[in-house]
Amino acid sequence: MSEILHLPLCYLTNELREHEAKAQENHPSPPLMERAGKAAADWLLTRISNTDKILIIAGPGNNGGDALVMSRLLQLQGVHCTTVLLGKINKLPIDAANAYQAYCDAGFLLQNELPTIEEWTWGIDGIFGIGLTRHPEGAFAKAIEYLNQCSVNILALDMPSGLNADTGVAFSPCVIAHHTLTYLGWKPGLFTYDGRDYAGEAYLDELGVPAGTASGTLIHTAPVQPPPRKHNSHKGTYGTVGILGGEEGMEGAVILATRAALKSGAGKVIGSCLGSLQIDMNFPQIMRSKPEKLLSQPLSVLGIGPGLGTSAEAQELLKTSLSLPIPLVIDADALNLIAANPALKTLCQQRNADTIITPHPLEAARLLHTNTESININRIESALKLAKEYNSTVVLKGSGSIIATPDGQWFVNTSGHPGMAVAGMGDVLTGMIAGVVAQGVTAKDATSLTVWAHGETSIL
Ligand SMILES: NC(=O)C1=CN([C@@H]2O[C@H](COP(=O)(O)OP(=O)(O)OC[C@H]3O[C@@H](n4cnc5c(N)ncnc54)[C@H](O)[C@@H]3O)[C@@H](O)[C@H]2O)[C@@H](O)CC1
Ligand SMILES: [K+]
Repeated sequence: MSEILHLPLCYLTNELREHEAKAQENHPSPPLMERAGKAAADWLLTRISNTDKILIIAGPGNNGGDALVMSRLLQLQGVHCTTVLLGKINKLPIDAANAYQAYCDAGFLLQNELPTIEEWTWGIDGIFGIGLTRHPEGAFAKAIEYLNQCSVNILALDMPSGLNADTGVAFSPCVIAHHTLTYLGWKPGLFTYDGRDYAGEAYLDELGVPAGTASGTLIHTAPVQPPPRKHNSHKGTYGTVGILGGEEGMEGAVILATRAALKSGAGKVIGSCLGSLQIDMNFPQIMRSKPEKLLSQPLSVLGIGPGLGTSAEAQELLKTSLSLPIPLVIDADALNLIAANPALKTLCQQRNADTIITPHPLEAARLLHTNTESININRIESALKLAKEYNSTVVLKGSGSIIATPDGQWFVNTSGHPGMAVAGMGDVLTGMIAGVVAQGVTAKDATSLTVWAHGETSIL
């Protein structure tokens, strides 16, 4: 399987600031703000007709400057625009002040209050971009609420105002955009946590600037190809997956995981339950085994945790599993057991073979001995911390799953949909990852490919 090569970078705000500063220096003309406003005007011009009326709201910073450039260029094309500037003119940053001057020089009108008559077909949000630092209040909050209650298409420039570009946490209020045209590089906040609910469809315009340096990667397509298969191969070529879990009443979790492992291309799959596992008549090729026997077999990878429970027996089996020199995919109750038992945590930290952990935010909170909220307010940081602390490749589940590796890389997944918020989805993911790892794929490649494919297909 090839390395992850062709995915776009994902920038944190401080990385974007550096990227922007270098771009201003190395590619000064035309100014970036002029390009940003033009990109937005061009974007809109392909989507409107001459009967459309556009409301443009510009804020107190450079995001507002983008909006002023956009408005000027649209009006020069004869588009009907009403433009509101919320910031104080004498406090505009230099680039936005230049945009303001160019707007006035072109002879167009500006308003400093929201209009009372609503006659828009599009609303443009240029209130705040990546410079948002706190809850929008006063006139800014009113403008955001105004845009949200207009039943028209909303285009946000760079970020929906009120959405944190790094974390995807939405302040209240926050613009609910139908579209977001983001500049220079992707921001994780557009895709993770609240991001997708507020950004709508996201588009990138790099403003003609070559890629800079970013710590993250955006998964928006299959990041790697599935392993190629030779005609001259057999089931032994594609590895053996063991899945261990399913206490009494939870055996279905193992059924889901084993099916997913099989469908992901593993050569052989063996399911094992603490409860009683019946033959899966839909997939009778899935084998069954008693837990102790499973752990003494030559497995390529073990998925442990789906429906496992937290009994003493489960704990013993997990202890044995953590000592196996094979890749492990650890989910659900197996994570809860590790979180509650320092000796198991130490075993996990000391492993030499790949370990992949797939917590949802509550499981992540238990593993880091904190609460769910502190996980959610910074999902990237939480995933990186887990990866380091547990010497594992991490999939932090939830909207915009974050993958983090022990060496500090992080990825944001963009596939998936709200229909996936249903019991059993995590079991399927565990099985899929195990199925791909069984074929010899590294933990990083297997998780990024599988998390993306899981969201894209939602199999079973
Ligand atoms: N400087 C440049 O050359 C470029 C900047 N660009 C645009 O500039 C944006 C970043 O500009 P800025 O750093 O000026 O940031 P913003 O325009 O996002 O806003 C920052 C301003 O709003 C204030 N502010 C933040 N949160 C507030 C709140 N809740 N209530 C009231 N005021 C608040 C800040 O004190 C600051 O004055 C990007 O998102 C992008 O849209 C683009 O034009 C690309 C080029
Ligand atoms: K904005």
